[in-house]
Amino acid sequence: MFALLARGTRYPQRMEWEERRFLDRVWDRSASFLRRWSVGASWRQRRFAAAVLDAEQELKGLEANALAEDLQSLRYALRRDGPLDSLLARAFAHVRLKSVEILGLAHYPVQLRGGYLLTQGLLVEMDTGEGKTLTATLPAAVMALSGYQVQVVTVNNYLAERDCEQMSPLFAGLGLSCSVVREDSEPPERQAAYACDITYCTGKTLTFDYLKDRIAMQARVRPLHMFMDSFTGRWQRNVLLPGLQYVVVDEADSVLIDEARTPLIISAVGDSESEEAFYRQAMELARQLEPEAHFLRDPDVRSFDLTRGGRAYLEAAATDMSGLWRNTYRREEAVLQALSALYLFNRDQHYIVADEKIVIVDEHTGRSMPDRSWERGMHQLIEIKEDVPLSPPRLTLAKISFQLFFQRYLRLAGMSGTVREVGREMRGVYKVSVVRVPPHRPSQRRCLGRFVCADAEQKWERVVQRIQTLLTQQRPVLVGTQSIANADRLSAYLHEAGVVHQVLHARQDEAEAEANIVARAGQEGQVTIATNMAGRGTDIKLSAEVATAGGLHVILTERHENRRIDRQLIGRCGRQGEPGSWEEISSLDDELVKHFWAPVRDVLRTGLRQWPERAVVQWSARVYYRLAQIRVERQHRRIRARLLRAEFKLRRSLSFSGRME
Ligand SMILES: Nc1ncnc2c1ncn2[C@@H]1O[C@H](COP(=O)(O)OP(=O)(O)OP(=O)(O)O)[C@@H](O)[C@H]1O
Repeated sequence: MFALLARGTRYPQRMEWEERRFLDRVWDRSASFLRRWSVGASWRQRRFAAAVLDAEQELKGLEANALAEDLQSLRYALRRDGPLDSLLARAFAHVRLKSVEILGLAHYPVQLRGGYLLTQGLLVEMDTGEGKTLTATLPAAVMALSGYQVQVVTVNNYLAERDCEQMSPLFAGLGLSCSVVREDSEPPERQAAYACDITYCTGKTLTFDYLKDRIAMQARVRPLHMFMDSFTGRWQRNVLLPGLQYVVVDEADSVLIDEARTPLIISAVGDSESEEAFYRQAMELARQLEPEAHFLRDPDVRSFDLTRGGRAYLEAAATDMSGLWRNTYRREEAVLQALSALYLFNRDQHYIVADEKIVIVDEHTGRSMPDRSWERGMHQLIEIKEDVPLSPPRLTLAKISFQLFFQRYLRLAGMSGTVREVGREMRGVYKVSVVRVPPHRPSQRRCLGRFVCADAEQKWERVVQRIQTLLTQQRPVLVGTQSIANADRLSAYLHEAGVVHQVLHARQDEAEAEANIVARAGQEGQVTIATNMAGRGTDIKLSAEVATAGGLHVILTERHENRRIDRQLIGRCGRQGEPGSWEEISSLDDELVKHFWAPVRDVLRTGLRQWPERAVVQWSARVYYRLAQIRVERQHRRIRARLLRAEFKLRRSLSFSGRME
């Protein structure tokens, strides 16, 4: 029945054009709260895991033919009745048995519990390293057996390819097809990959493909249109996805929260000549403006404001100009954007320059995104700043945010090691609750201290010293930096000190090189410097000697814009109950605190210079640092809420004109 409903339309999805009203929101919250307490109750999870183990014992007694027949009849039942609890335990037992046979891995009881919660459309918090990749195979396989087409979303292409490669033999053993959609896959390849029972891909790839589908379908989204289009072949030619049926989002907090601040846009090439001259003029004017006299930086929202003097300067400069420069609003907006391009977007942090092109570096994953560009002229302004050839300006064709996109799934589930903190927002926006699953083994991860230095120089000196000390103990060290520039800087210091090391960042993010670096990172005495690329999902395997020497040691050299990203980096060590340790060495020159309460920072800096080791000074600096982080977390939350409201508003007006996105 359920599967029939899901397939009732050719492109199943949940469409909502209106922002939920107050009472609806109260209802949603209460419903998800109730689900959390009923479906997510710990006794229910334990009972389910026990039922799976019992069913597995039964299945073990069957011959291969009987086992295959049992799986087939279960598949029919699941397709007919949907993923009911009474069928799920037996289905999980089949997946577990196949996993032992093919991968040599038996799902732990906690993974069975996590898998069960995922089939129920909940967000599961399982600690870093608990084996979420294997856990996801349970709901993916069972929902696919029930007739859903499943997408498993990962944070980057490397993980999508790795997970698909590792897990597809298991799915094949269950008679399910599985494929991966790469960022550079051609449309026919994409269509074929999405047509599989289970598809691995990144959130961005998936959302862009959905937008392409929306453009292709235009307003022909009613079941009758779809039926007619599939008759004429138009459907098969144009549409990539099988609809939005069931998705498991790995690293759910990163995809559903952190990345939700920027809308995804599909654009076409616009008219370039006149725009180019306009941007060049804006950049020239912005370079002439003086800080304080002409413009002020607003640290709260990472933007600039023109002073009265700045406005007058621009007005005077525009007297000899024509066209858009006569328009005060357009003139000031363009110059403010040029100021942002000059001072807010940093080379080797927000972007790199490769082959005379600006390549954006994803701030969450640390990876380069060659086919992406900033909107509203920002990309062209940064090209002018870096003196590289200008790309043509783009016109927006369709736009959607992750917040709106993932809400459209019939069933949304997700998992992460760090999702508790954003549970409320998840409930409010996506109407899904967070349930925590305990670790398989108790954690042995130790914190060796948090130290704040007065300035960047002191910080790097201390980091190098710490690395040298740890190397004498034969332990591998992973050092996390926020930007490529900082990774290169530390690399230069280590060269000077004669420390052999490897570096992982967006300049060499080919999957091959990355896999090799990750494979070496857990070896005895290996030092690895990495940006966020090693932050999430990376599984560093330790050699036997390293495990006895105390495991991997992680050094955080700067806090990120939210605590969850820091916790993810820390989670590279001490996985699955292994030994491991971490420490934090930050400084008052770090990006996060650079523009936060300058007078307090100056006092703290003086204190740290005079009494660097004194507990009270360190404690105050840590509190100050954490407050800066909390402020950025709050700003980002507001930006996401604003974006969602704006999207609902836009969609309401578009729906009058018949356009959907
Ligand atoms: N049931 C199991 N039996 C044995 N090993 C397992 C099992 N489940 C997972 N592992 C191993 O645990 C390691 C960590 O797995 P994985 O990378 O999926 O963790 P994770 O929870 O996704 O971590 P992160 O939160 O960092 O992404 C892998 O090496 C994996 O092979």
